[in-house]
Amino acid sequence: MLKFAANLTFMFTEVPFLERFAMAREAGFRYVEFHNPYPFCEDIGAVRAAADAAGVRIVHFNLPGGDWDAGERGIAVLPDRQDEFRRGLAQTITTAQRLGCLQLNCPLGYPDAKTSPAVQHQTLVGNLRHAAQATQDAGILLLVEPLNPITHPGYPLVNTSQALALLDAVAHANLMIQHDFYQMQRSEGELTETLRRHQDRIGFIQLADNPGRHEPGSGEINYRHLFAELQRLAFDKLVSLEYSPRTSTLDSLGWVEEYGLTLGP
Ligand SMILES: O=C(O)[C@@H](O)C(=O)CO
Ligand SMILES: [Mg+2]
Repeated sequence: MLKFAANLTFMFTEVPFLERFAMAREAGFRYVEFHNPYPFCEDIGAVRAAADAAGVRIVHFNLPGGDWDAGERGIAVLPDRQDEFRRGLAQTITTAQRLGCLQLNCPLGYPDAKTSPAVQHQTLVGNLRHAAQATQDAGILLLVEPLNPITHPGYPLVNTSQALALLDAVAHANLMIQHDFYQMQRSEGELTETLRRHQDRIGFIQLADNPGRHEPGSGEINYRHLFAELQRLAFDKLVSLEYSPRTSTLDSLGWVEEYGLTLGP
């Protein structure tokens, strides 16, 4: 049985952040994720209390992404931000432990023009190796997510083969791929074959349809087929709904029954 999570940055935005946990549970979810708790709530104890009261597990969020509003998407590639990266990592691991969170995604960041590609790669590999060990010591899985180059031009990780090469370079068992069907549809297609070939290195799946980044069935991706494939493969890691509902979140969940699924154990 597939295990679905709701991304509370995208879903249940009809209500304030702390109320989304209960609404997700009422809709049938047992797992939730979000990009980052801090813009919504500085009080991490209140976030944990909201999840516990609702009866949902927080499974995933992102390491600090730098100045997100200014367009930064991480700092792990930037040699002159290495201290900031490692401080943010340590603080985020503490936050994740307080939230009982199982996984963290590491946004990599955009390369700067002043540093050579070789130095940036070396910085990235060093930071990820350090982060993979620190998260492993805390019992947390570390993930890297390729993003599509259409909305993220210049991002250093835009397809699965680059992600596999990065995992090989880091060479740490606690680093896996965050495989987002929406991002990979826009980057490379080949969704079924990539899943079949690399499922052992995929630690987490996210999804949305394309175009629009809405619910399954709203666009060009054949999710009925992909869910059947995930079940055939007995995929037992989490599958998160990182989509923006076309209308209301509850109305956007019609595909679950239509495809003969449930939101999970
Ligand atoms: O796909 C996305 O946009 C997210 O998973 C994310 O975390 C962006 O950094
Ligand atoms: Mg994603």
